[in-house]
Amino acid sequence: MPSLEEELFPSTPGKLHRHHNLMNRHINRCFASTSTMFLWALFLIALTASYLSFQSFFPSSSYTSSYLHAGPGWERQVQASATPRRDSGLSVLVTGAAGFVGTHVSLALKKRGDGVVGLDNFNNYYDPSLKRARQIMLNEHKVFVIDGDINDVQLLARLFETVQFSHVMHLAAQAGVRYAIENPHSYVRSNLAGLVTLLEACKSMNPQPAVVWASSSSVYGLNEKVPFSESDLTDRPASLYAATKKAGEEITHTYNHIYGLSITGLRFFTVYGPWGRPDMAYFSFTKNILQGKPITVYRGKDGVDLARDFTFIEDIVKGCVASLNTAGKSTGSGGTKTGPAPYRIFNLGNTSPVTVPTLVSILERNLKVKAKIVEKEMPGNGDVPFTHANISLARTELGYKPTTDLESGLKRFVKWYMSYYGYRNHGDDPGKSER
Ligand SMILES: O=C(O)[C@H]1O[C@H](OP(=O)(O)OP(=O)(O)OC[C@H]2O[C@@H](n3ccc(=O)[nH]c3=O)[C@H](O)[C@@H]2O)[C@H](O)[C@@H](O)[C@@H]1O
Repeated sequence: MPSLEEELFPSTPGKLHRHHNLMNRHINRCFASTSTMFLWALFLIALTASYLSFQSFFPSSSYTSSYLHAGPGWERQVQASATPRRDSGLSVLVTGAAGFVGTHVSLALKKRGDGVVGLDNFNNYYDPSLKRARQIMLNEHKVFVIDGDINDVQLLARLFETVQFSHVMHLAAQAGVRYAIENPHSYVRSNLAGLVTLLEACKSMNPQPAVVWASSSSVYGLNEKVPFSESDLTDRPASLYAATKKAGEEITHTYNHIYGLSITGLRFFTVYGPWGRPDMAYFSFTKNILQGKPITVYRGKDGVDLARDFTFIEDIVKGCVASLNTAGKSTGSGGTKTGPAPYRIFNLGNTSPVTVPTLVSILERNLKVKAKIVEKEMPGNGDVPFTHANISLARTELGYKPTTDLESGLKRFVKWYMSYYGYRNHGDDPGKSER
């Protein structure tokens, strides 16, 4: 059996971009002559005009639905992707499927024979080409990812009409703690409005799917009692991001209470690994260290080191899959509750916090390059000084048992990073642009 990274690393740097090259060759042939170009231009104008008149038949919506352009094969593609290949396999809608956690969870489910349909809006919060590369990989594993937004009511309605999903794995969100200062409305749009739109669609189904979704360790906010337990108060968020995740827990509780939706909320603790998020510290530090650029290491009050309960993606995937396996059924039907449904919340952490300077020194060792460190006091922009998960509940209920420490997890991340960005040797220029 190939290991996760053998499956996920392109054997040749840039291999995932061969599709673009093929497409470019095709485009070059098509536009070889001026007359062909003129015909194409006429065709595109006609297409745009018919699209605009087609759009006017629909109620106005601020969300464009790429599925509207899809041909009659769209339903067939969605159904094929959603159909399990094993007896009593699940049929799962994964939102945020081209995201970091979404990609890994989708692959894990597909590999064990579940049906998976992905949904992702491919926004540009971070380099969308990384999301497209993940989509190509998913496509190669026969996971169809729809370009679409969780706020798109029409798209969700059509999707739920097309497939009777047994589960929804809701991972689409505006992530990142500190970005909320810059773009607060993006958190409201994805983590609040988008969540409600999705839950509305789920509650109207008959039968309703069970919902498993990503909350965050950030809900513990300014708590000082360690380790953090699910029963601890979470009423002192330190960022708007944390506040929207906390609100998500309350919103999902309401849908559980009123409509009988089965809900499982997962509080992820600083997830890292191959195919990760470029906005996160371990990823941006790697990029800057390799490029000889300085990195900023924040320090808490009185110069204390910040620490995180960094959790490896493979452990998180196991927790997600176990949550889907154990999620009890929703009890509502078409919007009416017929009995109490399960409402669960679990910490998915690693239980061993590591300081940010230690993270940097592990990266330095793996990259064989010394970091240029600039130390700064932690700005008051939503950060918390430390996180530390108590995972007893997840261990008991899900059989969750993280097995990868930061040292081995970062080694695997660095291996992926060097391969993906085309570094042949340490210190080389990358073969692919790092944005
Ligand atoms: O656990 C979680 O719930 C959250 O984990 C991460 O948030 P965070 O832990 O802040 O992760 P990073 O942004 O990678 O920061 C890790 C540590 O590095 C520090 N850091 C970050 C950036 C930087 O330039 N310098 C620096 O020292 C931060 O202060 C923090 O202590 C994710 O970004 C959130 O989306 C997620 O919900």
